[in-house]
Amino acid sequence: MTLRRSMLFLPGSNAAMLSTAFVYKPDSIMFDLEDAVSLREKDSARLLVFHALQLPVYQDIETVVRINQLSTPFGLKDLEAAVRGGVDVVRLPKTDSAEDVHQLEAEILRIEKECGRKVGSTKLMAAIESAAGVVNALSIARSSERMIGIALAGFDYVMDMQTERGDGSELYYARCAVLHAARAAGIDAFDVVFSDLNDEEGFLKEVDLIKRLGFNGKSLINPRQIELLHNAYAPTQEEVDYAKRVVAAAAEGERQGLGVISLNGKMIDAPIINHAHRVLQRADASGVRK
Ligand SMILES: CC(=O)SCCNC(=O)CCNC(=O)[C@H](O)C(C)(C)COP(=O)(O)OP(=O)(O)OC[C@H]1O[C@@H](n2cnc3c(N)ncnc32)[C@H](O)[C@@H]1OP(=O)(O)O
Ligand SMILES: O=C([O-])CC(=O)C(=O)O
Ligand SMILES: [Mg+2]
Repeated sequence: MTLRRSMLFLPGSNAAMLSTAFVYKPDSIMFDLEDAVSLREKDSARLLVFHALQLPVYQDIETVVRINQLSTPFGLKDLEAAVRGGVDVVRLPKTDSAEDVHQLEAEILRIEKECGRKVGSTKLMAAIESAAGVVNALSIARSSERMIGIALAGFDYVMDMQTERGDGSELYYARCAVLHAARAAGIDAFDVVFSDLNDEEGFLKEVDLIKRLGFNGKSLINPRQIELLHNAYAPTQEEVDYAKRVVAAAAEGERQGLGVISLNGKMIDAPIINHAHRVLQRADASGVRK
């Protein structure tokens, strides 16, 4: 299982960020060629990203490139650079339907064959940024064997819905729809970007909500958000201790041939035991919350 709590965006046009971003240790690093890059920098950014992908420092971290839509003059060139550069995952923005993904898949297959890359090794994720995308989330999530996850992109989504970012109520339906689609398809789900870098409390409140809902993680825009997110995803010492007691009690129950047991008066059965194993896996990956 690949751990994807933090996916750090950075503008593909920013050479300094491209060469240093790995030091912040996000789970995945996302080079943007779309909305963070101005029209006059599209070509130079694509070249910078193509070279950055091949740097030794990016061989041990999952790399993602957000390309422009294939309907733009840049999309196909971005895709050529990303696949030939050896990217792990291509992020398709503004995905409205499974057809968008099928079109992308066909191009990826062609490029992989042309450049001698292993067929199927380029993975995909789709950003859902409109009402149409949310309504089609399940077919998008199931549209390709290459698909590793879907992300809700809050800023374009609220524009399409003729509203604006607020307390999160404006995203409630979309978050639930994207999450259910991802889980039903067996892939990851990523929450929106939080743009106010000085509002640490607001960021943590949002992280608490999306973790509770069940998201794997979040798209981030600044290194300051990484540690906060990872820490919030780490279980507390209390949760780890309890999970260990559950696992030990379950093992004892199994020795005695019991399907359901009780621990300090609380029923322990299969879903509780599975949850305890997940808490211990999270502690292995993220440590214990500080
Ligand atoms: C709606 C959407 O489409 S969102 C997706 C596209 N957006 C992006 O990619 C934006 C990515 N983020 C950024 O460009 C920046 O974080 C900004 C513009 C939001 C804020 O920039 P700053 O105010 O300079 O951030 P800050 O003061 O925290 O920077 C501190 C250090 O972190 C670096 N840094 C900041 N953001 C990033 C990032 N996303 N990736 C890597 N390094 C970064 C800065 O270069 C700086 O490094 P230095 O100390 O060596 O000079
Ligand atoms: O894809 C993302 O996470 C960010 C984005 O484009 C949006 O919010 O519109
Ligand atoms: Mg967007």
